Amino acid sequence: MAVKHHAYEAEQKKLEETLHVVDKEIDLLREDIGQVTDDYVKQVVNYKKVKDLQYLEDHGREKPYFGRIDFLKDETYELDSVYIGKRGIVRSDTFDTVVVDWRAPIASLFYSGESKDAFYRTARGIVRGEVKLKRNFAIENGQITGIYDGALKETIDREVGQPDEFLHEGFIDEFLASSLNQTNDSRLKDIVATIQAEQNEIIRAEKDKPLVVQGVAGSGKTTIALHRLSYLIYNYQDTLASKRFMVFAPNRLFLNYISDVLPELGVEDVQQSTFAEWAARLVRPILPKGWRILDPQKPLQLFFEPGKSERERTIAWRRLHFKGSFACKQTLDHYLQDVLEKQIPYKKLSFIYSRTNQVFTIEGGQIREIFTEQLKHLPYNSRLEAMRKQLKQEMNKLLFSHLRERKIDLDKQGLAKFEKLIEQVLAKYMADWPQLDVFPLYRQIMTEPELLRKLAPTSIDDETIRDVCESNAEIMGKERIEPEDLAALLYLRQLIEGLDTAAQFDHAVIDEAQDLSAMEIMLVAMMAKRHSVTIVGDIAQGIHAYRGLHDWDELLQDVFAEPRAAFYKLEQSYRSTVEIMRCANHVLEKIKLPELVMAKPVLRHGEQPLLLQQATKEALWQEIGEQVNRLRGEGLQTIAIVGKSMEESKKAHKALISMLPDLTLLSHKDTHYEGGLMIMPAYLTKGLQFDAVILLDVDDEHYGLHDLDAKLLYVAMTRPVHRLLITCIAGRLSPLLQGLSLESEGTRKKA
Ligand SMILES: Nc1ncnc2c1ncn2[C@@H]1O[C@H](COP(=O)(O)OP(=O)(O)OP(=O)(O)O)[C@@H](O)[C@H]1O
Repeated sequence: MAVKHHAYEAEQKKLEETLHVVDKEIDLLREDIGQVTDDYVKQVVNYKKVKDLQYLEDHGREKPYFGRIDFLKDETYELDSVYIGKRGIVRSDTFDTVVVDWRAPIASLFYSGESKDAFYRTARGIVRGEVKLKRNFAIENGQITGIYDGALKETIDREVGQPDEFLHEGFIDEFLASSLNQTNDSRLKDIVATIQAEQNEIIRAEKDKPLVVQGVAGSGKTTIALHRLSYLIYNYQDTLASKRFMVFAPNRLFLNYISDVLPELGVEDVQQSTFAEWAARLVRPILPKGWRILDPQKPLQLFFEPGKSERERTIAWRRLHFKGSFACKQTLDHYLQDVLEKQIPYKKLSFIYSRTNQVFTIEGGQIREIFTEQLKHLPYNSRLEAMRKQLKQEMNKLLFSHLRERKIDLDKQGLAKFEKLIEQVLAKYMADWPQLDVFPLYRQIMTEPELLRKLAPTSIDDETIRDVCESNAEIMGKERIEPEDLAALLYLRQLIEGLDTAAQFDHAVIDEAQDLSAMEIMLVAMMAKRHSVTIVGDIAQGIHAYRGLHDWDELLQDVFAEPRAAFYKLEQSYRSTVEIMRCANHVLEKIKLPELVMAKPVLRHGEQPLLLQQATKEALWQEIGEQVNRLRGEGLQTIAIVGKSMEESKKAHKALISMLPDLTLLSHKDTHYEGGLMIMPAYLTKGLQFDAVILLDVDDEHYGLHDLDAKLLYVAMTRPVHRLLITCIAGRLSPLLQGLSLESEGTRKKA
């Protein structure tokens, strides 16, 4: 069926021409690859050709491009029509560019949404002009099935009249709306055809600068962080290697969930890890034999599972919070400062050359200056070594100038003798310079209250110092450390021994960064060359408040004081319907956290969240079983049943499995994300999305009016793309949802 658009015929013709080029390129590539060669360079070229062929066969033939811009260059007054696709396509006979890669500089115009004063950056400078047309195509099997013009701010101005109001409420173009409405299998996919202007800015932001993004739930943080990797590798392929990119995420399940999109984006061999796993690998070499690192899930159980005393929680909170704080970094810095200023004697160094009875002296002040200033870029141990070398040089210099003055020639024997003398003098001189051993030192600082009091900033109160030291002593007494020790330990290792530069990243992404501590983020940034890190998160979803960030200021003002980080905010949410987001925002409003940003859903409507209440648990299980089948009947494929804790998810799994035999129970130990029907604790749903979510036990006992409960509930409520179902025993609905209009089976009622 022909598409109703004035340019349909011309565009369909253009598409056919492009497909013809694609077919020819496929033939040429097949021919080239078919030729067997022993030549290594040719093999490398062939490898690239295999990849190109794969792309053209899998995507190019189907949908070589998704958009077009017409750009009138100020300088030449030429109008260029540029077609933009997931990858560039160049005719190998004429070298003409048929399709431009979405990551190429000119393609930025497609996303920036500007019209009259448009520009893009190239290596040779800024190119200015006017975007006359922005066009999206829906293409299926080589046929255009939709043409969508506009979505430029000006177009909206003309058509809607009140642009700002609409933009504010989440006006989106038809093309984006249709792409969001598709029922998907919930895995992350590329969004190259619909990247929004503010997301484009982040993807294409400066490479060598820390980037911090606060984005509401569903604003595309994970997606754009991965698109940024793709952008960086395309534009800096001479200096960056994707195998030196690192993506940090909260758990293996999540990493597996996002892994499919990476090859799609052309970044295949990226490293992926949780912070704890990565840091543990670096800490193990300095951990004494027999020592173990505790399970990272332990604190979560302490804070979310019932049965723990308030005192226990307070102590754990203080200890974990301190270890992750910038104050902990200052404490460790302070230790080294103390060594440098008070423990090293910086005495003058004197020695006698017996043949002439000449006494030489290097003044203590000069030695101090070398050690604390000239060598300050080095870790302590390397500094000691460099100091020895420098003193040796200095001693040689003094002696040889003396010998020159006296016109004395040293023979081989004399030289060896002097060499020996230097070694003896230096060994004696540096014998009382402290030798620092990372692990015992860390243990000492973290367990001795007087020492910690002396080193920690005054903002840390005495009670905290006592609790930190006592509880650490208990843990370390059993030869254990916590995952929260890792960053601090590695930081101390960096100060003393230096970390292995081979472990450095070309670029690192930290997803769900609000759940890492300032210390952990700082360490990753330290390991990224030129501080090239992209840090994305949402404070409203911070469920690890005991160690995570409470606001971005600690990062922006302390950790990234120098170099300064670029900070972006994303408020538009693309995942869930307006109805679901309204409900989730209500939970946040109940706890009134400072600086909280409410998500603005795009204008995509769906069914009201459904409240299921029954008098007994048994009746509720029955109803959940029926609802799951109903949702499946509607074609929804990924459905998550979400308990508050692991314990409760296990119980629910037991109760439901006879009714829903394919229900899979997921825990933090799972590494493989399959989709389908799942049950899992709320904290494990972080970052994931599902077609539908059924929340268990949304009652006053499980979700009280507390920050942590509200944030956890908010995370779980913002996971569904299409449907949200809330369950509890009748009359027990959580106070976090009181006052909200929820749909119940059959009738609409006030909760
Ligand atoms: N510009 C866009 N075009 C189409 N879809 C988009 C766009 N931006 C985001 N999305 C979709 O929104 C959903 C949420 O994206 P993503 O998971 O990256 O968000 P997030 O900010 O990391 O979410 P959360 O913090 O809640 O885990 C995904 O389905 C993604 O494809």
